[in-house]
Amino acid sequence: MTATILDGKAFAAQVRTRVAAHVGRLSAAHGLVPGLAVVLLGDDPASHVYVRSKGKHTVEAGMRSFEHLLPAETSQEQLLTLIAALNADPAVHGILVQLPLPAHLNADLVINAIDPAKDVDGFHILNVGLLGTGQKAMVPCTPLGCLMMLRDHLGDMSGLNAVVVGRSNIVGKPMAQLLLGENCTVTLAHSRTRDLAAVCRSADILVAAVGRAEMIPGDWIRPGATVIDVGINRVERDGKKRLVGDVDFAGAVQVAGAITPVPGGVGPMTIACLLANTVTAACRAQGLDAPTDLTV
Ligand SMILES: Nc1nc2c(c(=O)[nH]1)N[C@@H](CN(C=O)c1ccc(C(=O)N[C@@H](CCC(=O)O)C(=O)O)cc1)CN2
Repeated sequence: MTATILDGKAFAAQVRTRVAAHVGRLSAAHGLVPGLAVVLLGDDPASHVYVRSKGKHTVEAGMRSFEHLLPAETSQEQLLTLIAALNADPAVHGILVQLPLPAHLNADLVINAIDPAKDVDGFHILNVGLLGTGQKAMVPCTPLGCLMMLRDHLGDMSGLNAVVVGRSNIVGKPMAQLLLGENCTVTLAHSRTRDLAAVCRSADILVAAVGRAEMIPGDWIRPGATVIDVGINRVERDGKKRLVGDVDFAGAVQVAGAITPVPGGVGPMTIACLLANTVTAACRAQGLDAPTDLTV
């Protein structure tokens, strides 16, 4: 069997088209132009690529983009002053601080300084709590993108065994919450899980979010399972730089029912869902219902 390839690049383009259509309607009917502020500290090349892409797609969707590129030495106080100004700015509906932050800054303090209503990353403790208790929250972009792809491919997921490998605040934990919300039986596994191979083999849905290149081989995958690979690992093979996921794609594609590739799977959905979250935040700020096709 060869798995169906779940094309995140194409799916993300569809989500962005939906976002642009909603932005057009909001602007025409309510004079509302959603605005997204992105804050980046330092010179990390990959972060610069992601932030440029966020700005470009924000503008292409008809929204306002506010970019704040700051030196790596920016102090906690300076960053908190900027966040306070963005919280108070009515043209800004979404605020995102690109991670990782330089080591001298306290990421929890910074994230929790963002107005939770403008927290389009869904990382603020209030949004984490709302999601965990099944209430209306801002949902982190990568897990939201994974869920949209899973719903599109599988439809009803009730009763399926879902295994999430990786317990990060950005992906693993919120992903597990979202799958619980879909009535899956969820296992949140990690590096200390005993017999990880057997746990993975029990999965109808396997989400790999550990950040270790190709650590999940094909023979850990249940035949026919749906595999979502969140890993983006830069490796060198045969003298060439390549991006690979947390799953050994060549082995997994022979066994799985469906699989996301790397690149071109979950990654592009992250930015599409950021745009979607910005529209959701703008609508809620204006007392309007958020579009149901952009959120969960
Ligand atoms: N504040 C945040 N920081 C970070 C997040 C986040 O969601 N919020 N996620 C990642 C980085 N990220 C967005 O910020 C991101 C990562 C990957 C992609 C993507 O499209 N990947 C492509 C490959 C691109 C490449 O060549 O590097 C793919 O997988 O096809 C988009 C966004 C950490 N920080």
